[in-house]
Amino acid sequence: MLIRINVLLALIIGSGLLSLGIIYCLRSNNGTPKQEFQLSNNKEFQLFGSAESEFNINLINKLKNDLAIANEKIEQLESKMQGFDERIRKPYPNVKYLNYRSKKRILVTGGAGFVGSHLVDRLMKDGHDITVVDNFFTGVKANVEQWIGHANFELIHQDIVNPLFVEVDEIYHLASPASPPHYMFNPVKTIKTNTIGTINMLGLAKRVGAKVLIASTSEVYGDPEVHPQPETYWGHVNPIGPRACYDEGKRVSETLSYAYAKHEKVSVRVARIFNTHGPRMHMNDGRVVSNFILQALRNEPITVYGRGNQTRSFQYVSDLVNGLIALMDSNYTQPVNLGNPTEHTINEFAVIIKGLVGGKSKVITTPAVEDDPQRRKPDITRAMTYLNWKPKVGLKEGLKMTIDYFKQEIKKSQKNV
Ligand SMILES: O=c1ccn([C@@H]2O[C@H](COP(=O)(O)OP(=O)(O)O[C@H]3OC[C@@H](O)[C@H](O)[C@H]3O)[C@@H](O)[C@H]2O)c(=O)[nH]1
Repeated sequence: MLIRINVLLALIIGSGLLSLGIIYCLRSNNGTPKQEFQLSNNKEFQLFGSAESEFNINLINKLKNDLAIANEKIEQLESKMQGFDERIRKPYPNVKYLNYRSKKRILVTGGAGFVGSHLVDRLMKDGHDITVVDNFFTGVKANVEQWIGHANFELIHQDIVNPLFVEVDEIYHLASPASPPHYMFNPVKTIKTNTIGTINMLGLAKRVGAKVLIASTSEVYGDPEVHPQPETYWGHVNPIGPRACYDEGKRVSETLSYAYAKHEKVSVRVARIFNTHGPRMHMNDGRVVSNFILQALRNEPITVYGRGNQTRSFQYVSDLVNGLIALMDSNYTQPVNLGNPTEHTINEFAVIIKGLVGGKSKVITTPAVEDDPQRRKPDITRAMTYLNWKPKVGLKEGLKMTIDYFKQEIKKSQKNV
């Protein structure tokens, strides 16, 4: 009897403990009990189950919401960090050490422009002391920002139509708008830059005894009747046409150079630069290379002016920079053509660019521009003979680098929208 009572008590206590254990487990599942229940009551147990799943759904939704807010905050932080990254000074590119005997003080007019800034990069890396003067009409500070603050570098915001007083050993006189829409934008200003500006630079060269290199152009040949164009060809320029401000401006610039050379004993070099392309061309440049690349990248029509049978020969900017430095360093004082003799019609050029960029652009023709030179190709015998120079970068190879540059520029401008 006593044993039976003990067994019964043990069963009651055991089942009680078991129930308590289950309740505890279910409660502690989420930390707080949501519903009272009894194991024996099936209905109440189901009620607890639906409340629990509703709780879980709410919890998941809340977590999802928290995650979305966190993602948004991370994105905001990332873009802020990018801003900081851009503001943090990048280390200067490597610069050669030159002792005081081999280090030259060099002035580059138009040094913040497309060609000028590439020349500045080379001269800086070679270890020279560089002063850039630019009025920022077509040049941009970003082109030389990698040198700002460097001990060998100085940037002067000035228009060379006003005299400049600096002490230098060499002057690369590149300042002038070079793209037809830019030089036609203010023809009188273009003439002043190429006449008064050039007089100022030649006068400076005379005063300090510096060598001066004048950036002239293939446009001194006008719409040429001789093909390809050797430096001995005198050209075919319309003196009152829309291009005259640049063509005649550069011709006067050359005339002034040889007048100073002959009468003032200034050491001059004259580079006749043919069509050039590369990174840092202005997005708004308006010349054929940048126009066609941007049109192809944006899937806009590629605009060929006139019938498109006119020809041009394009060189990559690094080849030009090599040629300019070789000319300055040489003893050769007559004009020298610097260009790539690979010649294409503008129609062919449109197809080449479209092929490299891809996309859906159509090639369309628009009215021809007045006095557009019909054929242009440099004879580079002089450069090869006296400078041991010839272009190294092929058309497609160079264009790919120019295209990559414009892709990056488009990306940057989209980021700010
Ligand atoms: O969108 C365009 C732009 C230009 N073109 C044509 O492409 C050819 C080249 O024109 P660009 O404007 O690039 O340059 P241009 O050859 O006329 O002048 C250049 O010559 C040599 C340099 O000294 C100068 O940079 C610039 O004056 C021209 O026949 C022009 O009519 C187009 O068909 N479509």
